[in-house]
Amino acid sequence: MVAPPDNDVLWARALHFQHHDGSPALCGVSLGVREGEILAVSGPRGSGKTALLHCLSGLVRPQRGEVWCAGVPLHSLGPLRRERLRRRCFAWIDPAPVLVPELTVWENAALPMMLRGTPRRAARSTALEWLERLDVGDRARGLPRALHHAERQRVCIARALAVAPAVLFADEPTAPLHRADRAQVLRTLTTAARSHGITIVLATHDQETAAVADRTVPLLDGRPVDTVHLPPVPSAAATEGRAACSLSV
Ligand SMILES: Nc1ncnc2c1ncn2[C@@H]1O[C@H](COP(=O)(O)OP(=O)(O)OP(=O)(O)O)[C@@H](O)[C@H]1O
Repeated sequence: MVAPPDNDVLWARALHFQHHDGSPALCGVSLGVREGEILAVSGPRGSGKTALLHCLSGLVRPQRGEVWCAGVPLHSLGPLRRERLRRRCFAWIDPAPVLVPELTVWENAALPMMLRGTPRRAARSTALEWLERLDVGDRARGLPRALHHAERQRVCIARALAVAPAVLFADEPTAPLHRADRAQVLRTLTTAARSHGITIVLATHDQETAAVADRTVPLLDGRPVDTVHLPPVPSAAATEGRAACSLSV
């Protein structure tokens, strides 16, 4: 077993994954993600973006291949250790907002911090800061059911950023937002990532969303089809801290 390069926070080699019913989702994907990088995984519906994020984040185990996170072989950890690592290092944003309906908005945003051992008062204060940044601070005391769908998604994004994860997996994070809101939310997400050194792996089928990334890995039928170096984006937030990244099949 060859260890991954030191400066890749995530590194995967020859990932093969198929669903329980035998549908192939990934066919030999290898990639490396540098610390602090924003990497977009793009491709049409069914190309394997979600499956790749699930494998990279340890949510599922690939049938073949390796996934390393900061030098730890995720693919060979047992479920308990994998879960601990996921909780300690990762955060996740789904394409649709998932919140605990019985908890208030701020409690939802603070929950992952409290699960990591942050005292309630400190977690509350951090959650409120992030809810403000995502423009839902005034909804903090209410229950999720009082919020619009798009506001709930903003809460999910605040919750993911609040733990300052090493890696944030974002699967179509702006899907529930109106076009006008998308750019602003993406800017908040990327600015926060740049300033806090958070690595982002972003699945999207939308070119405008992929344009905020340092690099894009386009997938088709579970295989990377090429490496796209996006043209420079003329905003400081989008260009700061670009990092190189490797990809091979
Ligand atoms: N639970 C499942 N059981 C069986 N096949 C599945 C399942 N989920 C996805 N697939 C199939 O696996 C392949 C990869 O799907 P995946 O969801 O990873 O792609 P995607 O690029 O994220 O697509 P989308 O944008 O629609 O989410 C597709 O052929 C899809 O139909």
